[in-house]
Amino acid sequence: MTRGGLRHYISGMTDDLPDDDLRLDPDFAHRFEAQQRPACQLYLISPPAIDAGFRDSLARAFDGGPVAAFQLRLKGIDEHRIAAAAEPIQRLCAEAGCAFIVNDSMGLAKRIGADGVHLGQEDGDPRDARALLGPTAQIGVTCHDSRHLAMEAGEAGADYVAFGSFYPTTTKEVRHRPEPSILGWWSTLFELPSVAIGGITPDNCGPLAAAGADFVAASGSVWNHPDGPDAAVRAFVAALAR
Ligand SMILES: Cc1ncc(COP(=O)(O)OP(=O)(O)O)c(N)n1
Ligand SMILES: Cc1nc(C(=O)O)sc1CCOP(=O)(O)O
Ligand SMILES: [Mg+2]
Repeated sequence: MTRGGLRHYISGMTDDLPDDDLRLDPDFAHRFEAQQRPACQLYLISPPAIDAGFRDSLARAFDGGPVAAFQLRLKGIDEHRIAAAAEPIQRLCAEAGCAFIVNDSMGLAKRIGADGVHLGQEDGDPRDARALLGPTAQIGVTCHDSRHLAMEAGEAGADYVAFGSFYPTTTKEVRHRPEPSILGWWSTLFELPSVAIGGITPDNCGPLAAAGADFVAASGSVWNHPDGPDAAVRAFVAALAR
């Protein structure tokens, strides 16, 4: 994918796909995907709370290398305050060619003109998000460790499915621990991109990319990196290129 976001990634991938029968043949799909699927890329998740200096931290992260998408994930904060905080961050993402995704709220995504929204299982129906945000919006859905939820999300028109938490994380209380093989299963059968999330670092992202993740999402390992977010992004980009 270029740095244009998840939507570009999807259309770039699907242009030359064969017909549905061939797509469902796992052997063929596996060989096809091996040739066609772009390398795994980085999806940044904000810290759960930010201050006025966060825009500079994000700019520093972008200095480290290409970032496909950025999710504004602020928890327990009033939407008016999130909207106000979002503006400079959103502009920076646009300048960097990075998709700007709002967590949890399709209404907020609409209000501020975000590139898309990430919906958990309790955050609303992807069909409603599509109706509200339109055909170009990038809609992601949390699927935990569930093949069933992922197929439902695909049916509902999601642009990506997210599996996690692959590793222990202190960013969020998590109850699900998928095996990396779910990423391979998904990528073999479906063209829709997958995002792997949860405790992912430059040191442990390799097996998830190798298993078939199209994106790895990371928060703590980037914002808490001892050498700064640019060093973290640089290390992710190097690890994902291997
Ligand atoms: C890319 C991505 N994947 C999963 C999540 C988790 O969403 P959700 O289950 O709604 O939990 P919260 O993030 O809202 O606490 C995500 N945000 N992004
Ligand atoms: C927001 C989120 N969702 C998860 C899931 O499993 O759905 S894990 C997670 C936390 C991601 O942050 P970190 O990279 O610091 O672990
Ligand atoms: Mg949510």
